[in-house]
Amino acid sequence: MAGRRVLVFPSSVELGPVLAHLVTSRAEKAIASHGRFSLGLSGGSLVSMLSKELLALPNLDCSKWIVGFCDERLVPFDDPDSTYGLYKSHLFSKVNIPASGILTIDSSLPVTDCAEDYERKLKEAFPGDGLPVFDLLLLGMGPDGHTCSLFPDHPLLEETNKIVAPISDSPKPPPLRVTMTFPVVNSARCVAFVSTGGSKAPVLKEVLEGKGDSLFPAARVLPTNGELFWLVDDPAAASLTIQVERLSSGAKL
Ligand SMILES: O=C(O)[C@H](O)[C@@H](O)[C@H](O)[C@H](O)COP(=O)(O)O
Repeated sequence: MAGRRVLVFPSSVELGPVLAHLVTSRAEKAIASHGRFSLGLSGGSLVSMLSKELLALPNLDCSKWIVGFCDERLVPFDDPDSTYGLYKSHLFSKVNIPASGILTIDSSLPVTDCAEDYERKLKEAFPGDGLPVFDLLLLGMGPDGHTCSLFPDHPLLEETNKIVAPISDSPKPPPLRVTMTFPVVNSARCVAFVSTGGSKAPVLKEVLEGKGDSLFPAARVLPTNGELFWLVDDPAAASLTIQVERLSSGAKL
């Protein structure tokens, strides 16, 4: 791993512009090196924060972006629970990501078929023998320490064969979902967690300061060769005793 950086902002107001800068700087770097930028998205509060910050940028050009989902809820796209549906209305409808560059699940399929179909789409989008290597994955963390749809104590934490796995017993509704597995997550060139609010403070301390073998899925995100950022606000970081970087909105990553 290229090293973990824990970045603490006074609030999400200062964090947001730095998240947008991380996205555009990694996009610029990826396009210069291999002609396109692959971005994996997560749901939760990230949807509105990321959309707002990206749309505030002058001259945002997403014509060479390819976007996938770190996990997705198996519901129709017009269901308020659909992560794709939310991004469509908040972001995709307002920027120039080519339609062919947005990798979505087929929500009409049963969950196992849906995961296989999505895995096939990822393999097609990332040709070659190895795992898909995303330029940037944006992740959230639940108060139970889950990330993607990888939940504490769930057998999927040990999945090493599949790129995308089905889950039909998600402890957080809706129960049917598909999720990237750890091997894909940890192959990314850069992974950034965004976690804000005081409800995250206890689990954030466990995840960042816990000793080895943590049971928390978010603690298992350790990109093999990539960068790892934690972008958090003061309330989420309130219990941390490790050394952190205190930043404000003008920071460049
Ligand atoms: O599919 C889901 O249920 C959500 O996407 C979920 O996994 C979310 O990413 C985390 O709970 C963090 O959410 P917040 O950043 O909103 O706290």
